[in-house]
Amino acid sequence: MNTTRTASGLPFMKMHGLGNDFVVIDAREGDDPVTPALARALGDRHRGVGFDQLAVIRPAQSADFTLDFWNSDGSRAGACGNATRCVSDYMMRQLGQDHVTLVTERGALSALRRTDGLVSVNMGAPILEPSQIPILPGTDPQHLPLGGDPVAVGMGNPHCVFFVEDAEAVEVAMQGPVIEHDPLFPERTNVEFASLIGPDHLRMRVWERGTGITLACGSGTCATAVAANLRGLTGKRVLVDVDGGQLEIDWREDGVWMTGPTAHVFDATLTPEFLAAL
Ligand SMILES: N[C@H](CCC[C@H](N)C(=O)O)C(=O)O
Repeated sequence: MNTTRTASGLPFMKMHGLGNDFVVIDAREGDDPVTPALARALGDRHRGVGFDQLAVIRPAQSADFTLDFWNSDGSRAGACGNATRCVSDYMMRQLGQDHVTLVTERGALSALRRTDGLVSVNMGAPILEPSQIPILPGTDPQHLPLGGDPVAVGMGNPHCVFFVEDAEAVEVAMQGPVIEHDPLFPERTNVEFASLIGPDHLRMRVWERGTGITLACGSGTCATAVAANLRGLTGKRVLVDVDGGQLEIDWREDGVWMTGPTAHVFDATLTPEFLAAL
């Protein structure tokens, strides 16, 4: 379903990975129709469609496609692991391939379908250089809640990972927005609360920048796995339990691979009336 805005409306797809849900617009033919106002209106779960992220497929010069991400507050995101897996699955089916290459704001990525049907994406190397992580240099996180000892990891978007005794006990809706908007993070941040529940097995709850609590955050699980390894809690291959299910993370030489299920739920069209009201 190649979609462009026409007099009869704007076609879109609804997808999710572990309940992290997406509206996907295939804009490979035609202009990119998305503006911050459209993202906010579409993201309204009462008056629009509702999504955690909006993903826009565009053409690419040296890859199968380009993928852009928007949050439901109308802000852009440099990475979205679960939307990358969902859209890669759609593109693999459409192109009759078992792997695809794509370009995101962070650079070139690749994805493949495993023989068990799950979709893996290589999210690239984590950004660990303090100078390259969007944290104000020279600042001290001691004022942050939960002991002030998080790990900052960039996955093309910013993540701040807190290891706690019991992730279930954290008041994510209270702590998340305070940390997201802390002046330490000039670009705001996604916030993860994680605890070790077994050897190489983590539980993670997330507050996403620009969206809020979601059932899963792919880049957040990658950041959490990297942080857990750096803290000496786990090896480089871990299972991460999120509210919506489980993701496999494997931090390899060539990047952080994330694997899990994808779902394409329905295709529909935004009406001209909806678009005219923006
Ligand atoms: N759900 C996404 C992450 C969205 C990140 C976004 N909230 C940001 O502003 O960086 C994922 O699967 O990786």
